[in-house]
Amino acid sequence: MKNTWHNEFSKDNKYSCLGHNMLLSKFIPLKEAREIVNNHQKVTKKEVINLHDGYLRVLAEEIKSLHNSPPFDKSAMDGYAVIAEDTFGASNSNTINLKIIDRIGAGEYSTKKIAKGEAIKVATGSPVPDGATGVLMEEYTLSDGDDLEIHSQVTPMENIAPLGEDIQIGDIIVRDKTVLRPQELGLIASAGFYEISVYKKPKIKLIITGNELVDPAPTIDKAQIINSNQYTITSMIKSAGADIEITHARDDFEDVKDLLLKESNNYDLLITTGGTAISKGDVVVDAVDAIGEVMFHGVAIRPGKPIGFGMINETPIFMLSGYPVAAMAQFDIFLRHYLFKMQNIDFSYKIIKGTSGVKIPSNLGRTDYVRAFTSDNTVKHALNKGSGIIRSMVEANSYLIIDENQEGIYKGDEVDIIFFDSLNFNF
Ligand SMILES: Nc1nc2c(c(=O)[nH]1)N[C@H]1C(S)=C(S)[C@@H](COP(=O)(O)OP(=O)(O)OC[C@H]3O[C@@H](n4cnc5c(N)ncnc54)[C@H](O)[C@@H]3O)O[C@H]1N2
Ligand code: MOO
Repeated sequence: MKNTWHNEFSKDNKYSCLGHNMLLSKFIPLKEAREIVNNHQKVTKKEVINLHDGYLRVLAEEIKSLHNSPPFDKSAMDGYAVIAEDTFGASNSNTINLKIIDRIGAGEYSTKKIAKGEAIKVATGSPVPDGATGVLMEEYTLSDGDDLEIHSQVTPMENIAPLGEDIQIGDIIVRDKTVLRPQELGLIASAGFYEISVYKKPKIKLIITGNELVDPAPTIDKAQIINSNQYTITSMIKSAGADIEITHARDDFEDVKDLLLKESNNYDLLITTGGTAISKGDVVVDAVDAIGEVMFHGVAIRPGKPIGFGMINETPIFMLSGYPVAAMAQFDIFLRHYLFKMQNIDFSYKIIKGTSGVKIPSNLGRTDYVRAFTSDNTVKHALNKGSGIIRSMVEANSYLIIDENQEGIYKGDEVDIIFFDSLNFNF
């Protein structure tokens, strides 16, 4: 077994081995764990997709417009294209008469050129006919056959969207690494593209371990636990823009080892839940150690301290706890960033300064992500319950972060808060 601990303690003492797993007695600091993870960051390759599939994908090229938009001087209103000077002084009490020489709808253009005293009926979106310098809204006109009576004047260029007003040929309209929202998709389409190059979605295999786990059902047997991680972690992975497939494995060293080895060749990233502690069923870390390298196992955080990270055949693996809250917190602390960075998205948490309305104990040397209910920037309740209490993640709306150099929080202290809502895939 390779020694992969990175703290001073481990260098001096080595880690103890219980015959099946590393002893979870010392942990590396969060900062150090983050560095190790960052140093093993993977980025996905590029692929070309149809623009229809572009929503929330990450652009892997710079887009330069192939078109002017609008592509011609365009009428912005339904009405009459006129020579603006012909309309000067027109009002309800001083109407002016013009001659209608043509009528066009959207998608049509007139071959005629307007001369003094003439008008062409146009629709919103029609090309403005040659010779016209303004469009008079239909509401200010009366027509009888080809005779047009106008009741208002137009200024030059009034109600005309000039060629290239929005985009000009060659303009850089969207940059590399932009997450595509509806408005970028519309802009790219207007620029003439129906295919785009994007970073591939990371392909993730989630392996859920635990002999006790069963799918949700109205009745379950004694000693069975409902597998909720298959919903929480899966949806978190999807919310970070990755594709996910799940396998349920039994707590068997050989089975888990073989499965991990096989899947390390098929996926960009492996994630496991369960089996990170030290009982004999906790086989995941040992399995990774047998076929790859465990870069760390145990980080000074709470919840989530037994998290492991390693590499199997150049494929990164995050070993999350079985406890539902611990696994979610581990995802929030490490995995969301990792998955975003795989797609070249630079994501950082929005940390808000607030006040604690409650006293919360914590240990020096450990970073705590305390589930908290915060309103008006004040933490009203701290839900620092067990890591199996999934309900606490529903009752809380935020994490209060207690730094490793801080021993406890007192009522009235300034604190760092991350709202759960700010973690979602909404750019
Ligand atoms: N002697 C020690 N025991 C434990 C330590 C320790 O340092 N020394 N660490 C504790 C901490 S902290 C955590 S977190 C857990 C991590 O345990 P595992 O990752 O090995 O998880 P399991 O033992 O497999 O499961 C824990 C708990 O969660 C339930 N579980 C597991 N998977 C799921 C799932 N997919 N959906 C819902 N619930 C799940 C499982 O049934 C257990 O109740 O270890 C502590 N122990
Ligand atoms: O720290 Mo464990 O990670 O949930 O209780």
